[in-house]
Amino acid sequence: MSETTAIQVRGLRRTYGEGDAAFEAVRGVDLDVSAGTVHALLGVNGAGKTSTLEVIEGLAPATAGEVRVLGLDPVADRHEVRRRTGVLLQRSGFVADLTVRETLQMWAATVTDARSVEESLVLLNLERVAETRMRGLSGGEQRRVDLACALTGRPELVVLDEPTTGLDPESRHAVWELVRGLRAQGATVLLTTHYLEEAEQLADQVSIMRAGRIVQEGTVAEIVAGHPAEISFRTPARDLVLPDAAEVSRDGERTVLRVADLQPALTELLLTAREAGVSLEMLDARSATLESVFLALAADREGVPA
Ligand SMILES: Nc1ncnc2c1ncn2[C@@H]1O[C@H](COP(=O)(O)OP(=O)(O)OP(=O)(O)O)[C@@H](O)[C@H]1O
Repeated sequence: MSETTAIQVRGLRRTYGEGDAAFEAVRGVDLDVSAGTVHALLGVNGAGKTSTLEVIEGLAPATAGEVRVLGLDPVADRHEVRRRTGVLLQRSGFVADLTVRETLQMWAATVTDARSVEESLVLLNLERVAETRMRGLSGGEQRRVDLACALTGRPELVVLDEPTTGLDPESRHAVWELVRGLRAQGATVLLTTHYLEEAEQLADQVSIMRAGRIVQEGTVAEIVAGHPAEISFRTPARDLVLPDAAEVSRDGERTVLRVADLQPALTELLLTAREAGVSLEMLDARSATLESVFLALAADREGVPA
């Protein structure tokens, strides 16, 4: 494991239950998260993201495979890993009667070199609700307290399971800034999200999981580059000659072309249409996006190994 690798996972498997009831949620995952980067783990519900994170966090043992976190074993070296890692679980439990300030104080008492409560309140924009009891907070405010707790120990590695679920757009953007700030300070962040825009905004590297396996990974640009762009339009002309390279389909009145290389295909289409005097109504041309790739993978249309 290189010094610049914060998390290394090899052949990870995780099975729930035994015998006939056994279910393998993680089916041979390899993952490398470089130190100082933001890495997003994406996948539909049930893909196995949380099951993978729980092993990385040392909260569950692997059924098979190897996991190193900051060069350590997350179970055997749990104490050391926990000291250096901040974890945000998908669901957390708070004492409903404690105020936000008391909750942060209690948490700070459990870590070394803790941020002051004031610093945490400012970091997560929680000053206004500092004296409010946890049970009185909105879902988004509770999530921000969760995050404040995860960051209390100034961790060098932060593992965030759906950090912005339930947050309004303004709070979500604030969390994005926070994650960028963590990276700027040299921290490593591994996060899951269902917001593809969040991955596009934040992630240096993306891994997409499906049915317990990683089926695609790279930078957003790399992931998107291997997938077809789409051109669509409506035209009354039935005999328009379409670019050779295009895979053609129909969506109601619209003709839809899927092409590997958008610019030459679009140029050819526009020239042909002009020469034929044909109008292309509601013309739309777009490169693949992380969302279109994700949906294609989720629907098992492409890129999924047998
Ligand atoms: N304790 C458990 N016992 C049995 N099956 C489980 C258990 N926990 C999770 N699973 C199953 O394992 C699969 C993977 O779940 P996991 O929570 O890892 O997915 P996920 O990708 O994090 O999903 P989500 O996006 O919904 O959080 C799911 O089919 C889930 O039902």
